[in-house]
Amino acid sequence: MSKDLIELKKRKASDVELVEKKKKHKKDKKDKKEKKHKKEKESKKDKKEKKDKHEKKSNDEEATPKAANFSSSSTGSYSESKELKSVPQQKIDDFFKENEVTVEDSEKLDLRPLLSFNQISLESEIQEEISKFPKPTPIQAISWPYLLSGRDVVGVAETGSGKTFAFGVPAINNILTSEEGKKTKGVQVLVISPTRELASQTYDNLILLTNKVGLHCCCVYGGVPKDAQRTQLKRSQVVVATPGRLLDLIQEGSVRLSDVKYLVLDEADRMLEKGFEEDIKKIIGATKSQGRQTLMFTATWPKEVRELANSFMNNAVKVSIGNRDELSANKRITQIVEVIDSFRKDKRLLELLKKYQSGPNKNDKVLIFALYKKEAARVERNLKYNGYDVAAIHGDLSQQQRSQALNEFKAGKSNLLLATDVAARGLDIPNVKTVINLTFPLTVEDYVHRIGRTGRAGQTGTAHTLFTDQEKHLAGALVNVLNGANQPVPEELKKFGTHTKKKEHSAYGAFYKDVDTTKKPKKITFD
Ligand SMILES: Nc1ncnc2c1ncn2[C@@H]1O[C@H](COP(=O)(O)OP(=O)(O)OP(=O)(O)O)[C@@H](O)[C@H]1O
Repeated sequence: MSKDLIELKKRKASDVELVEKKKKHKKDKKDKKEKKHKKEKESKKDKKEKKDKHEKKSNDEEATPKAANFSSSSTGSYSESKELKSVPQQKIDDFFKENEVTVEDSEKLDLRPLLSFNQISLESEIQEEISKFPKPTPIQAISWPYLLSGRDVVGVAETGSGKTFAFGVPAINNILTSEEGKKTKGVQVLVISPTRELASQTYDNLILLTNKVGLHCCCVYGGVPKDAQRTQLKRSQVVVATPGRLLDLIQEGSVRLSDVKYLVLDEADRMLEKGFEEDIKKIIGATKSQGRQTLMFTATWPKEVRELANSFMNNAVKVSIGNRDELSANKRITQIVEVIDSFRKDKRLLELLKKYQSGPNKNDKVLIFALYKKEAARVERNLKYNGYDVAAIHGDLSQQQRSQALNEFKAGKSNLLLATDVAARGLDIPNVKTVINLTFPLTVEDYVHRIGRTGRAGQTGTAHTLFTDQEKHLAGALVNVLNGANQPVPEELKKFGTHTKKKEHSAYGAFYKDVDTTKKPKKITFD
């Protein structure tokens, strides 16, 4: 049989599987509905009796009926702890309100958020590692119970809010607590990242956990030799990868993903954009389609990627912190937008560097964003000519140069870094005080990610943006972001008009529909 024929058969089999799965889901739903109806009828009968009983309960006990609800429908090993059950409902309500938490779950499990680390029982080594922080961040607090229950999750929370451990902790804990996880030797957790630097950073976070529990984690990305990666892949249960290199290694047969049961798309909206979409489909196609938990985490979740995201997920819970349906920036970042003529930008940059790195702030870390690598190279030369010791990250540099520049900036050995959008997402660089957008990015989503390199983990920061009429089509969306974070909107920016150009998806153009994120896909085809 030819290779193509085998492939076709495989796809057909997977389609049939899906149809069967859908039928079963429908039937389960129907059964559930009937059961619910019957139950409601019965419960009406003794409602009064139950009501009397309920009224006798203490306040704290009243806070827990949802927990009982959960145990019956859980798919994972999670169950709410005594400590969590005893939290008064008022505290839970306050948490939801203060953090503007939204949970969209068609199964309505209503799992309680974890207000402290002692309200959850993780493997002791993991508990110990994570307890170096004072308490879970809101996205961790909300998403862990769902992830430990085996649910697919879309997690949307501001930049620098601890999303890496939000998906990382349950990933490792789930391997350790499942019988199958302990036995399986192959790759069980796969995290896909858009850039080499982010993949490497996520790996650095995950090995803190895997090292402690005897699991192996590796990181694969392009720009470096494959040999060491091939060897590492053979012994790893947890893999962090960029799509291009991973696909390469899949296609040459160096890695098998059929045991992956926890798949994370970090910076998920980026991963579903043109350029990555096809690779992502192929990678997901190489993982198991049944019993796989799929996660998408990001700070920005544009409507036009949601339907595609949904097609890879199974009845996902969407958890969001803050008003994430509207594109919004971290409110602890002071945003300054200056409308300027293009030809004045270079001079203005020198003035801004004097402003942000002078006197007591002389050693403050400043991150400058350019749009294209050629521009970055030119600006780098210009800054060096003016006496600045600037490091750079962009696509024209070798991986070794990129890594060195980033590591030195992270470690505080240099305090000025110039980057293209390769550094816009995910990078967790301590103490960046100011982000300067020398040239505005192609999308306002990228703007939110870029400025999110400051103001991380509860800190404050400043983003200073030079905006020219070449970007005027983005003015409306930028004004919305500024308004959403209570930042001043310069009059010159308003003059461009507040019309918001509908974002186009590379595949669906401007004709995408707003979608119900809980809706199941009609059909999945992997190319
Ligand atoms: N529970 C916690 N309490 C305090 N800090 C935390 C906690 N969990 C993680 N952090 C720290 O917060 C910082 C930001 O975390 P992380 O890089 O995961 O953010 P993120 O939400 O993924 O950001 P981005 O959207 O930019 O990718 C890291 O330095 C991380 O160590």
